[in-house]
Amino acid sequence: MKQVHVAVGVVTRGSDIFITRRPDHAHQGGKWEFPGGKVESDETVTQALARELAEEIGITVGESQPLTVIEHDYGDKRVKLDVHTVELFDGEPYGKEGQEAKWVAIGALNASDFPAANVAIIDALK
Ligand SMILES: Nc1nc2c([nH]c(=O)n2[C@H]2C[C@H](O)[C@@H](COP(=O)(O)OP(=O)(O)OP(=O)(O)O)O2)c(=O)[nH]1
Ligand SMILES: [Mg+2]
Repeated sequence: MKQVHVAVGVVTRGSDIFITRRPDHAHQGGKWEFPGGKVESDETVTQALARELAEEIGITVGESQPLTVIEHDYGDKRVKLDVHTVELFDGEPYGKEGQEAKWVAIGALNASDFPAANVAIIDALK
């Protein structure tokens, strides 16, 4: 099975992180996620991250730092999550695609609300 390369943004403000909920019909639907999406063939991860965060939560990324890379096999899909922390951005994030969205304290992140691959991301944040 082909691996899908995904740019994922951990958008932070102080000790809070901005998370969104995946649409019910999507892969891993109904779970909370860090906004992001597929890296297109003509893009770098940094470009994909900026594009996805503009599309999904309406912010302009200023700076991002690599946090971790996670490869995970869901059985129906293999993903490589290229996770970046975003501390500098313009605009106030919101669920631009109509998805549920909220700020949550890092300490209150609950891995069981997220897709299985996110356990390692949440561990890296705590
Ligand atoms: N964005 C995001 N994707 C995640 C996380 N954890 C996780 O396993 N994934 C998986 C779910 C999906 O299979 C894949 C991301 O694909 P996506 O559906 O966000 O891709 P996309 O935004 O380009 O959406 P689309 O064009 O396919 O509609 O990565 C996460 O925290 N954030
Ligand atoms: Mg997405």
